Amino acid sequence: MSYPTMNDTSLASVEVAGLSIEFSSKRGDVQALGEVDLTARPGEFIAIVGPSGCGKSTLLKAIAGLTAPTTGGVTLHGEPVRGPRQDIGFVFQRPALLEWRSVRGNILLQAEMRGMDRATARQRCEQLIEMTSLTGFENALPHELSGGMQQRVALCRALLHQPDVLLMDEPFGALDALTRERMNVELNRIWRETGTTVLLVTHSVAEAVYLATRVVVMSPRPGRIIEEFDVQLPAERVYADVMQDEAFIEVAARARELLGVEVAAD
Ligand SMILES: Nc1ncnc2c1ncn2[C@@H]1O[C@H](COP(=O)(O)OP(=O)(O)OP(=O)(O)O)[C@@H](O)[C@H]1O
Repeated sequence: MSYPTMNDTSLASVEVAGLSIEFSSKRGDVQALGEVDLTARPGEFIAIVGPSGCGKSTLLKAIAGLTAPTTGGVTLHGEPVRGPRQDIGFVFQRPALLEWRSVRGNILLQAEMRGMDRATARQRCEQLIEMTSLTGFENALPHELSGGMQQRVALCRALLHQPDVLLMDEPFGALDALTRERMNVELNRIWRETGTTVLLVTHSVAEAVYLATRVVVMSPRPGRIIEEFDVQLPAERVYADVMQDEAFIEVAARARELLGVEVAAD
């Protein structure tokens, strides 16, 4: 897979320019995000790592139009973000499924909220169920699924409308280590199959480097980007092989060094 050059911002899926965010509350003002500039080109997979509370979630929310900038702004495909964007996909740490709805029903919720054509939505839903290995569980209720399966349902729901941009906020943080590795492998395949631009926030350096084409490291709050690393690995990544690859080891070591003790060992 090849990517357009860094300078070619006309092709950017996401462009964050001079973005800073300050929250005001009764307890005072909090500068959550320093000044951030970040460009995601179409089809890129960007992983964002940084100390707890440095503003990673705030950055994703600003890209989604859920949090307003204090300075600077965000453009999606060259269009300024001025409010909640319906054309992106968002996966949160918790799958947030409706307990009384089946797997299929939870995925199709996205279609109902958007008024998507029913036949198209159903066809896409079946494709995603197959892609995420949920076949056979279409009619299961959330409590009948494992944590990893629930998060796959949330991923299907986020991808139903075929967003060009998928934002993921620590989506596998609540899963056990083995399930998390499996989800990483699946996400690598889904990213390759869909061509979606992904921005993933994670506390795991290994997850970041395994999945991303570029790893962005942030400073403590107010978060700024202190370093960006291109990950020189092919798009298709075999987990065990990647863990031994020089390119992986080098970027992971540099990222961990920058983060010091702030990131839990993984
Ligand atoms: N709506 C809000 N009102 C006031 N302060 C907020 C709000 N949202 C976030 N903050 C503060 O902004 C800072 C950044 O929060 P944010 O959740 O973006 O960090 P994070 O890097 O995602 O953290 P973590 O890695 O622990 O999830 C924190 O100090 C947080 O308390």
